[in-house]
Amino acid sequence: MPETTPYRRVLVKLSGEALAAPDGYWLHPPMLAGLAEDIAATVARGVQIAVVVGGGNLIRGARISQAGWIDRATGDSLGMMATVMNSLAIETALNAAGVQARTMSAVSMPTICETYARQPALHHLDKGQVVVLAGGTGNPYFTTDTAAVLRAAELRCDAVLKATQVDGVYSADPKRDLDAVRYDRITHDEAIARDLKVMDTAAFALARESRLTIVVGSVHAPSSINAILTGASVSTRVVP
Ligand SMILES: Nc1ncnc2c1ncn2[C@@H]1O[C@H](COP(=O)(O)OP(=O)(O)O)[C@@H](O)[C@H]1O
Ligand SMILES: O=c1ccn([C@@H]2O[C@H](COP(=O)(O)OP(=O)(O)O)[C@@H](O)[C@H]2O)c(=O)[nH]1
Repeated sequence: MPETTPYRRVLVKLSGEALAAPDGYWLHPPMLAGLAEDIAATVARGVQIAVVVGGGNLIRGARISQAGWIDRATGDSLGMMATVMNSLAIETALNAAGVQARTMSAVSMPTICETYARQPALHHLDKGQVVVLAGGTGNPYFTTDTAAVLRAAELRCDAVLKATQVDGVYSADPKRDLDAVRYDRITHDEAIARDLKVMDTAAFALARESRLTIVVGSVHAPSSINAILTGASVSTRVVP
């Protein structure tokens, strides 16, 4: 594996589903430990890491509100709280892997974790601590993909790494279209114009405005975060 990465500070976006066990239980400790060791190895190479994790292994507001018994904004509040649960699990696994981590939530929960603020977050990152950003944007009707791009822009990250189920951005959803082809590189404009669904349009649009690179790669390969950032694993770079 190449030893270097062009990135100095990266925001890693993990989906909630990446933490789930094969039997559907919300957490799979071996998966958590593997991700934590992967992030710890990346930090050991001098890369500053912020993490945004989703809540899709527990609750997605849009989905539960479809049933009619709960409104969308309340469902989204539950979803944001789910991201706090996942964040505390990641923080715990990172600390066990020997890297100092702290959760900062956009939804204020002062007895549980720090509340997100930009300057303290930058300070933690500069000290080499991993900052786990919980609670999404703190607002309903958004996703953690958008939260990831927002935080990456304000924390001056060099890139967002979306570690997901597929190894890049394809011409169509590769799970549905076997003829879909993977791009090595694509622009934000092209991703939006072709309506490529690997991230929501709000996230791509904010990345375009902030001129922020998004790297999409698979979370399933061993040491996937390190491998994607060093170029040892395939990925797609979404660039200005
Ligand atoms: N053009 C595309 N390229 C790659 N993946 C796509 C594309 N269109 C849809 N997808 C789907 O998007 C999924 C990733 O988005 P999402 O489910 O929101 O990720 P996550 O849960 O990791 O945040 C992939 O698993 C893939 O099936
Ligand atoms: O800024 C945000 C981020 C997330 N959410 C809620 O939290 C859920 C979990 O996040 P997401 O769906 O992005 O998780 P992932 O698919 O990445 O696991 C979302 O469905 C929303 O209900 C929200 O309301 N605002």
